[in-house]
Amino acid sequence: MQPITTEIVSRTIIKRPADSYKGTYGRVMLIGGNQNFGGAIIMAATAATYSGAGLVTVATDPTNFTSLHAQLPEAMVMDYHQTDALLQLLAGMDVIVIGPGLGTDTVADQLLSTVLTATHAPQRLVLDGSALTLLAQHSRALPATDIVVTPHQMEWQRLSGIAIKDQTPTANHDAQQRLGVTAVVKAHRTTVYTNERVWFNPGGTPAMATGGMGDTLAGMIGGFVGQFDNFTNAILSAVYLHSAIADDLAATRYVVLPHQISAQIPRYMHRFSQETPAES
Ligand SMILES: NC(=O)C1=CN([C@@H]2O[C@H](COP(=O)(O)OP(=O)(O)OC[C@H]3O[C@@H](n4cnc5c(N)ncnc54)[C@H](OP(=O)(O)O)[C@@H]3O)[C@@H](O)[C@H]2O)[C@@H](O)CC1
Ligand SMILES: Nc1ncnc2c1ncn2[C@@H]1O[C@H](COP(=O)(O)OP(=O)(O)O)[C@@H](O)[C@H]1O
Ligand SMILES: [Mg+2]
Repeated sequence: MQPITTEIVSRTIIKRPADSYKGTYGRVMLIGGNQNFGGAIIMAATAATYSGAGLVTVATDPTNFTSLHAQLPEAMVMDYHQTDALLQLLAGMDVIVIGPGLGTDTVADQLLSTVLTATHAPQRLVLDGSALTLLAQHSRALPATDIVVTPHQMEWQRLSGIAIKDQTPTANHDAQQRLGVTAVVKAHRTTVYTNERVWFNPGGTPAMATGGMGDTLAGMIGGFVGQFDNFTNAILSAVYLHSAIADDLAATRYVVLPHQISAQIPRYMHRFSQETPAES
Protein backbone atom coordinates (compact mmCIF):
# COMPACT_ATOMS: atom_id res chain seq x y z
CA MET A 1 0.00 0.00 0.00
CA GLN A 2 1.22 3.45 -0.84
CA PRO A 3 0.11 6.71 0.74
CA ILE A 4 -1.50 9.39 -1.42
CA THR A 5 1.03 12.21 -1.27
CA THR A 6 0.84 15.98 -1.65
CA GLU A 7 3.25 15.53 -4.57
CA ILE A 8 0.54 13.64 -6.52
CA VAL A 9 -1.97 16.40 -5.77
CA SER A 10 0.44 19.17 -6.82
CA ARG A 11 1.26 17.35 -10.05
CA THR A 12 -2.44 16.86 -10.82
CA ILE A 13 -3.94 20.27 -10.03
CA ILE A 14 -2.16 22.36 -12.62
CA LYS A 15 -2.51 26.06 -13.34
CA ARG A 16 -5.28 26.76 -15.82
CA PRO A 17 -4.18 27.66 -19.34
CA ALA A 18 -5.17 31.23 -20.22
CA ASP A 19 -6.55 30.12 -23.57
CA SER A 20 -9.48 28.13 -22.21
CA TYR A 21 -13.21 28.35 -21.54
CA LYS A 22 -15.89 26.51 -19.55
CA GLY A 23 -15.95 23.66 -22.06
CA THR A 24 -12.27 23.01 -21.32
CA TYR A 25 -13.06 22.03 -17.73
CA GLY A 26 -15.62 19.33 -18.16
CA ARG A 27 -19.32 18.93 -18.79
CA VAL A 28 -20.49 16.99 -15.77
CA MET A 29 -23.93 15.47 -15.30
CA LEU A 30 -25.01 14.39 -11.84
CA ILE A 31 -27.99 12.05 -11.57
CA GLY A 32 -29.79 11.45 -8.29
CA GLY A 33 -31.90 13.11 -5.64
CA ASN A 34 -35.32 11.51 -5.34
CA GLN A 35 -38.15 13.17 -3.41
CA ASN A 36 -36.55 12.23 -0.07
CA PHE A 37 -32.85 12.63 -0.79
CA GLY A 38 -32.64 15.91 -2.72
CA GLY A 39 -29.91 17.14 -0.40
CA ALA A 40 -27.53 14.42 -1.57
CA ILE A 41 -27.50 15.49 -5.21
CA ILE A 42 -27.35 19.17 -4.21
CA MET A 43 -24.25 18.47 -2.12
CA ALA A 44 -22.68 16.42 -4.91
CA ALA A 45 -23.40 19.11 -7.51
CA THR A 46 -22.08 21.81 -5.20
CA ALA A 47 -18.83 19.90 -4.72
CA ALA A 48 -18.45 19.31 -8.49
CA THR A 49 -18.97 23.00 -9.22
CA TYR A 50 -16.60 24.21 -6.50
CA SER A 51 -14.07 21.65 -7.79
CA GLY A 52 -13.98 23.55 -11.06
CA ALA A 53 -16.31 21.60 -13.35
CA GLY A 54 -16.95 23.89 -16.31
CA LEU A 55 -20.64 23.04 -16.80
CA VAL A 56 -22.78 21.16 -14.30
CA THR A 57 -26.16 19.65 -15.13
CA VAL A 58 -28.28 17.91 -12.52
CA ALA A 59 -30.86 15.29 -13.53
CA THR A 60 -33.18 14.92 -10.54
CA ASP A 61 -36.75 14.81 -9.33
CA PRO A 62 -38.39 18.18 -10.12
CA THR A 63 -39.18 18.72 -6.43
CA ASN A 64 -35.48 19.53 -6.03
CA PHE A 65 -35.18 22.21 -8.72
CA THR A 66 -35.92 25.23 -6.53
CA SER A 67 -33.76 24.22 -3.59
CA LEU A 68 -30.92 23.28 -5.92
CA HIS A 69 -31.05 26.66 -7.67
CA ALA A 70 -31.24 28.51 -4.36
CA GLN A 71 -28.00 26.82 -3.30
CA LEU A 72 -26.28 26.55 -6.68
CA PRO A 73 -27.49 28.85 -9.48
CA GLU A 74 -24.49 27.75 -11.58
CA ALA A 75 -26.12 24.34 -12.17
CA MET A 76 -28.59 23.49 -14.93
CA VAL A 77 -31.41 21.09 -14.15
CA MET A 78 -33.53 18.51 -15.91
CA ASP A 79 -36.30 16.13 -14.84
CA TYR A 80 -34.77 12.67 -14.68
CA HIS A 81 -38.08 11.06 -15.68
CA GLN A 82 -37.66 12.48 -19.23
CA THR A 83 -35.66 9.64 -20.73
CA ASP A 84 -35.34 11.01 -24.29
CA ALA A 85 -34.12 14.41 -23.13
CA LEU A 86 -31.75 12.69 -20.71
CA LEU A 87 -30.29 10.51 -23.46
CA GLN A 88 -29.75 13.56 -25.63
CA LEU A 89 -27.93 15.43 -22.87
CA LEU A 90 -25.91 12.39 -21.81
CA ALA A 91 -24.36 12.19 -25.27
CA GLY A 92 -22.63 15.54 -24.76
CA MET A 93 -21.23 14.88 -21.28
CA ASP A 94 -17.61 14.27 -20.32
CA VAL A 95 -18.45 12.88 -16.89
CA ILE A 96 -21.53 11.24 -15.42
CA VAL A 97 -21.97 10.89 -11.66
CA ILE A 98 -24.91 8.70 -10.68
CA GLY A 99 -26.17 7.61 -7.28
CA PRO A 100 -26.23 10.32 -4.59
CA GLY A 101 -29.76 10.27 -3.21
CA LEU A 102 -30.99 8.23 -6.18
CA GLY A 103 -32.83 5.67 -4.05
CA THR A 104 -33.51 2.13 -5.17
CA ASP A 105 -37.05 2.18 -6.61
CA THR A 106 -37.91 1.21 -10.19
CA VAL A 107 -37.30 4.75 -11.50
CA ALA A 108 -33.80 4.63 -10.01
CA ASP A 109 -33.15 1.15 -11.37
CA GLN A 110 -34.24 2.24 -14.85
CA LEU A 111 -32.06 5.35 -14.70
CA LEU A 112 -28.99 3.30 -13.83
CA SER A 113 -29.66 0.92 -16.74
CA THR A 114 -30.10 3.89 -19.09
CA VAL A 115 -26.81 5.42 -17.99
CA LEU A 116 -24.85 2.18 -18.20
CA THR A 117 -26.14 1.61 -21.74
CA ALA A 118 -25.67 5.19 -22.95
CA THR A 119 -22.18 5.87 -21.56
CA HIS A 120 -19.30 5.38 -23.97
CA ALA A 121 -15.55 6.03 -23.87
CA PRO A 122 -14.03 8.55 -23.37
CA GLN A 123 -16.87 9.56 -21.05
CA ARG A 124 -16.00 8.90 -17.42
CA LEU A 125 -18.40 7.40 -14.93
CA VAL A 126 -18.64 7.84 -11.14
CA LEU A 127 -20.94 5.34 -9.38
CA ASP A 128 -21.87 6.21 -5.80
CA GLY A 129 -24.48 5.61 -3.12
CA SER A 130 -27.72 4.06 -4.33
CA ALA A 131 -26.24 3.23 -7.76
CA LEU A 132 -23.90 0.80 -5.99
CA THR A 133 -26.71 -0.78 -4.00
CA LEU A 134 -28.66 -1.26 -7.25
CA LEU A 135 -25.61 -2.63 -9.03
CA ALA A 136 -25.18 -5.18 -6.24
CA GLN A 137 -28.80 -6.36 -6.61
CA HIS A 138 -28.36 -7.74 -10.10
CA SER A 139 -25.28 -7.76 -12.27
CA ARG A 140 -25.27 -5.62 -15.38
CA ALA A 141 -22.72 -5.03 -18.11
CA LEU A 142 -20.55 -2.02 -17.37
CA PRO A 143 -19.48 0.24 -20.25
CA ALA A 144 -15.88 -0.10 -21.45
CA THR A 145 -14.62 3.22 -20.18
CA ASP A 146 -13.05 4.80 -17.08
CA ILE A 147 -15.29 3.93 -14.12
CA VAL A 148 -14.83 4.63 -10.43
CA VAL A 149 -17.01 3.29 -7.63
CA THR A 150 -17.08 5.08 -4.25
CA PRO A 151 -18.69 2.73 -1.72
CA HIS A 152 -18.81 3.03 2.05
CA GLN A 153 -18.10 -0.24 3.83
CA MET A 154 -21.68 -1.56 3.65
CA GLU A 155 -22.03 -0.62 -0.02
CA TRP A 156 -18.71 -2.38 -0.64
CA GLN A 157 -19.97 -5.45 1.21
CA ARG A 158 -23.04 -5.49 -1.07
CA LEU A 159 -20.98 -4.96 -4.22
CA SER A 160 -17.97 -7.17 -3.52
CA GLY A 161 -19.56 -9.79 -1.28
CA ILE A 162 -16.82 -9.19 1.33
CA ALA A 163 -18.18 -8.77 4.87
CA ILE A 164 -17.04 -5.54 6.51
CA LYS A 165 -14.84 -7.36 9.01
CA ASP A 166 -13.07 -9.16 6.14
CA GLN A 167 -12.40 -6.04 4.04
CA THR A 168 -8.62 -6.27 4.05
CA PRO A 169 -6.51 -4.55 1.36
CA THR A 170 -5.76 -7.93 -0.24
CA ALA A 171 -9.39 -9.07 -0.33
CA ASN A 172 -10.51 -5.63 -1.56
CA HIS A 173 -7.87 -5.62 -4.30
CA ASP A 174 -8.95 -9.06 -5.50
CA ALA A 175 -12.56 -7.83 -5.67
CA GLN A 176 -11.50 -4.68 -7.53
CA GLN A 177 -9.69 -6.81 -10.12
CA ARG A 178 -12.82 -8.91 -10.60
CA LEU A 179 -15.00 -5.81 -11.03
CA GLY A 180 -12.50 -4.12 -13.34
CA VAL A 181 -13.20 -0.62 -12.08
CA THR A 182 -11.30 1.77 -9.81
CA ALA A 183 -12.62 1.38 -6.26
CA VAL A 184 -12.54 4.04 -3.53
CA VAL A 185 -13.45 2.13 -0.36
CA LYS A 186 -14.41 4.81 2.14
CA ALA A 187 -13.62 4.41 5.83
CA HIS A 188 -11.69 6.23 8.53
CA ARG A 189 -8.63 5.57 6.36
CA THR A 190 -10.00 5.35 2.83
CA THR A 191 -8.21 2.97 0.46
CA VAL A 192 -8.17 3.22 -3.32
CA TYR A 193 -7.76 0.20 -5.61
CA THR A 194 -6.62 0.40 -9.21
CA ASN A 195 -5.54 -2.39 -11.55
CA GLU A 196 -1.93 -1.64 -10.66
CA ARG A 197 -1.90 -0.54 -7.05
CA VAL A 198 -3.42 -0.06 -3.61
CA TRP A 199 -3.36 3.43 -2.14
CA PHE A 200 -4.30 4.67 1.29
CA ASN A 201 -5.43 8.13 2.24
CA PRO A 202 -3.46 9.48 5.19
CA GLY A 203 -6.17 11.98 6.23
CA GLY A 204 -9.69 11.93 7.57
CA THR A 205 -11.38 12.62 10.88
CA PRO A 206 -14.52 11.49 12.71
CA ALA A 207 -15.59 15.13 12.45
CA MET A 208 -16.53 14.08 8.86
CA ALA A 209 -19.15 11.56 10.01
CA THR A 210 -22.17 13.51 8.72
CA GLY A 211 -24.71 12.55 6.05
CA GLY A 212 -23.67 14.04 2.72
CA MET A 213 -19.92 13.73 3.24
CA GLY A 214 -19.67 10.91 0.69
CA ASP A 215 -22.02 12.69 -1.72
CA THR A 216 -19.57 15.59 -1.55
CA LEU A 217 -16.63 13.30 -2.36
CA ALA A 218 -18.51 11.85 -5.35
CA GLY A 219 -19.08 15.37 -6.70
CA MET A 220 -15.43 16.30 -6.16
CA ILE A 221 -14.28 13.20 -8.01
CA GLY A 222 -16.68 14.08 -10.84
CA GLY A 223 -15.25 17.60 -11.03
CA PHE A 224 -11.65 16.40 -10.92
CA VAL A 225 -11.93 13.62 -13.52
CA GLY A 226 -13.60 16.13 -15.84
CA GLN A 227 -10.58 18.44 -15.67
CA PHE A 228 -7.49 16.34 -15.13
CA ASP A 229 -6.51 13.75 -17.74
CA ASN A 230 -4.87 11.15 -15.49
CA PHE A 231 -7.92 9.30 -14.16
CA THR A 232 -6.20 7.69 -11.17
CA ASN A 233 -4.39 10.84 -10.07
CA ALA A 234 -7.58 12.90 -10.38
CA ILE A 235 -9.38 10.45 -8.07
CA LEU A 236 -6.48 10.26 -5.61
CA SER A 237 -6.30 14.07 -5.49
CA ALA A 238 -10.01 14.42 -4.78
CA VAL A 239 -9.84 11.82 -2.00
CA TYR A 240 -6.83 13.53 -0.48
CA LEU A 241 -8.20 17.08 -0.62
CA HIS A 242 -11.64 16.10 0.70
CA SER A 243 -10.12 14.83 3.96
CA ALA A 244 -7.26 17.36 4.10
CA ILE A 245 -9.80 20.19 4.11
CA ALA A 246 -11.81 18.38 6.78
CA ASP A 247 -8.74 17.78 8.94
CA ASP A 248 -7.84 21.49 8.81
CA LEU A 249 -11.40 22.58 9.64
CA ALA A 250 -11.60 20.00 12.43
CA ALA A 251 -8.62 21.58 14.16
CA THR A 252 -11.07 24.17 15.52
CA ARG A 253 -14.49 22.51 14.95
CA TYR A 254 -16.14 19.52 16.59
CA VAL A 255 -17.95 18.61 13.37
CA VAL A 256 -17.29 19.53 9.76
CA LEU A 257 -20.25 19.77 7.41
CA PRO A 258 -20.18 18.79 3.73
CA HIS A 259 -20.96 22.31 2.48
CA GLN A 260 -18.07 23.67 4.54
CA ILE A 261 -15.72 21.37 2.64
CA SER A 262 -17.07 22.49 -0.73
CA ALA A 263 -16.61 26.15 0.20
CA GLN A 264 -12.89 25.54 0.78
CA ILE A 265 -12.14 23.52 -2.38
CA PRO A 266 -11.19 26.46 -4.66
CA ARG A 267 -8.76 27.84 -2.07
CA TYR A 268 -7.03 24.48 -1.66
CA MET A 269 -6.91 23.85 -5.41
CA HIS A 270 -5.32 27.26 -5.88
CA ARG A 271 -2.69 26.45 -3.26
CA PHE A 272 -1.79 23.12 -4.87
CA SER A 273 -1.73 24.65 -8.36
CA GLN A 274 0.88 27.17 -7.16
CA GLU A 275 3.03 24.27 -5.94
CA THR A 276 3.19 22.61 -9.37
CA PRO A 277 6.88 21.83 -9.99
CA ALA A 278 8.14 24.01 -12.88
CA GLU A 279 9.51 21.01 -14.82
CA SER A 280 6.27 18.96 -14.77
N1 LIG B 1 -29.28 14.65 2.75
C1 LIG B 1 -29.47 13.59 1.92
O1 LIG B 1 -30.28 13.66 0.99
C2 LIG B 1 -28.72 12.36 2.15
C3 LIG B 1 -28.93 11.27 1.32
N2 LIG B 1 -28.17 10.17 1.36
C4 LIG B 1 -28.41 9.14 0.32
O2 LIG B 1 -29.13 8.11 0.90
C5 LIG B 1 -28.99 6.93 0.13
C6 LIG B 1 -28.69 5.77 1.03
O3 LIG B 1 -27.35 5.87 1.51
P1 LIG B 1 -26.98 5.49 3.00
O4 LIG B 1 -25.51 5.37 3.03
O5 LIG B 1 -27.58 6.47 3.95
O6 LIG B 1 -27.73 4.11 3.26
P2 LIG B 1 -27.31 2.59 2.97
O7 LIG B 1 -26.70 2.39 1.63
O8 LIG B 1 -28.46 1.71 3.27
O9 LIG B 1 -26.17 2.34 4.06
C7 LIG B 1 -26.46 2.45 5.40
C8 LIG B 1 -26.41 1.06 6.03
O10 LIG B 1 -25.07 0.60 5.99
C9 LIG B 1 -24.56 0.38 7.31
N3 LIG B 1 -23.14 0.73 7.39
C10 LIG B 1 -22.16 -0.07 7.82
N4 LIG B 1 -20.98 0.51 7.72
C11 LIG B 1 -21.20 1.72 7.23
C12 LIG B 1 -20.34 2.79 6.91
N5 LIG B 1 -19.02 2.74 7.07
N6 LIG B 1 -20.91 3.92 6.42
C13 LIG B 1 -22.23 4.01 6.25
N7 LIG B 1 -23.09 3.00 6.54
C14 LIG B 1 -22.57 1.88 7.02
C15 LIG B 1 -25.45 1.21 8.19
O11 LIG B 1 -25.37 0.67 9.46
P3 LIG B 1 -26.06 1.35 10.77
O12 LIG B 1 -25.98 2.83 10.54
O13 LIG B 1 -27.45 0.85 10.74
O14 LIG B 1 -25.24 0.87 11.88
C16 LIG B 1 -26.79 1.08 7.50
O15 LIG B 1 -27.40 -0.17 7.83
C17 LIG B 1 -27.86 7.21 -0.86
O16 LIG B 1 -28.41 7.50 -2.13
C18 LIG B 1 -27.20 8.44 -0.29
O17 LIG B 1 -26.59 9.20 -1.30
C19 LIG B 1 -27.11 10.01 2.34
O18 LIG B 1 -25.95 10.42 1.67
C20 LIG B 1 -27.37 10.88 3.58
C21 LIG B 1 -27.71 12.30 3.24
N1 LIG C 1 -14.55 8.47 11.30
C1 LIG C 1 -14.22 8.91 10.07
N2 LIG C 1 -12.92 9.19 9.76
C2 LIG C 1 -12.60 9.63 8.54
N3 LIG C 1 -13.48 9.82 7.53
C3 LIG C 1 -14.76 9.54 7.78
C4 LIG C 1 -15.21 9.10 9.05
N4 LIG C 1 -16.55 8.93 8.99
C5 LIG C 1 -16.93 9.25 7.74
N5 LIG C 1 -15.86 9.62 7.00
C6 LIG C 1 -15.84 9.98 5.57
O1 LIG C 1 -17.09 10.55 5.22
C7 LIG C 1 -17.55 10.00 3.98
C8 LIG C 1 -18.84 9.21 4.22
O2 LIG C 1 -19.34 8.71 3.01
P1 LIG C 1 -20.82 8.11 2.91
O3 LIG C 1 -21.04 7.14 4.00
O4 LIG C 1 -21.01 7.67 1.51
O5 LIG C 1 -21.68 9.42 3.20
P2 LIG C 1 -23.05 9.96 2.58
O6 LIG C 1 -23.61 8.90 1.68
O7 LIG C 1 -23.91 10.25 3.76
O8 LIG C 1 -22.73 11.20 1.82
C9 LIG C 1 -16.42 9.15 3.44
O9 LIG C 1 -15.56 9.92 2.61
C10 LIG C 1 -15.69 8.73 4.71
O10 LIG C 1 -14.34 8.41 4.49
MG1 LIG D 1 -22.76 7.67 0.37
